Amino acid sequence: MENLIEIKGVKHAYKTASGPLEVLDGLDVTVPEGTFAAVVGPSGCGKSTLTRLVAGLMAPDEGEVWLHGERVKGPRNTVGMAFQNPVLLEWRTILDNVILPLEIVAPRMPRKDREARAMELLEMVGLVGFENKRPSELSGGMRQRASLCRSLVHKPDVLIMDEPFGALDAFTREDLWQTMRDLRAAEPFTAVLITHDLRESVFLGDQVIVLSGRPARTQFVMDVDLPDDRNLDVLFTPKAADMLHVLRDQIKIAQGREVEH
Ligand SMILES: Nc1ncnc2c1ncn2[C@@H]1O[C@H](COP(=O)(O)OP(=O)(O)OP(=O)(O)O)[C@@H](O)[C@H]1O
Repeated sequence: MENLIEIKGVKHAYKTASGPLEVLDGLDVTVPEGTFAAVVGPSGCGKSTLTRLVAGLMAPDEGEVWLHGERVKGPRNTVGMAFQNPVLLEWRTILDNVILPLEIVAPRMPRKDREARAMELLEMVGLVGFENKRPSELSGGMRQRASLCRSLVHKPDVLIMDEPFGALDAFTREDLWQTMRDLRAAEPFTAVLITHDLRESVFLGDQVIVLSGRPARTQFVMDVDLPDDRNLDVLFTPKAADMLHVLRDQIKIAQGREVEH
């Protein structure tokens, strides 16, 4: 399997009024094509910075970021992004919000084909019947579903998500995990998910990458050896409990806290 994302020896510091703030110091991440990488780590360690590097929104001071065998040198439209706050445009309907990336990436695509593509995704996430509503008429969970459709409508090589489910209540979040699983099954894509939720990382990830405290390096990588078509019950199995335990200990280590057993 080809590596779709390769981050090698990345170091980065932000310039601040009080001097450089070292954020990344030895980041190594490999994401094979078609797989899902969940990234966890202490608050403020540099997880969002990692997403900006992959999206080409900034360049690292040192090290390399590769996407599909090409060195990342700037933003590219083969990357889809989703954030905690969906930022849908209120003056557009849900359908027109989802279509938006196609207007930029495929300006010559006929309107009916754009609509058909958007409706295909809206159907997968259970939003048929809401396509003519405005974003404010939808619940937070529905808006995030629409946002995921918008991120995937132009079939990006990679979907980068920065805590997309963070603002949702626990039940809605679990529904969205299953939606994400079903979207991947229907239309495989490569994904990087930043999350604070270890259960989410195990449910969705093929690998979970634990970053150390700032400046962050890759501290630990776990291969999630659970079935691809996993359902929520899998989180209650001894195997998943063991994985969550290991990850919890790794987070404590990253935070510089003691691991008690
Ligand atoms: N443009 C910037 N200029 C200066 N400092 C920045 C900039 N962006 C982020 N930082 C700082 O860099 C550090 C890492 O930020 P980043 O957002 O990557 O962390 P994070 O792990 O995503 O945080 P959280 O878990 O709280 O969402 C933080 O201390 C943040 O304040």
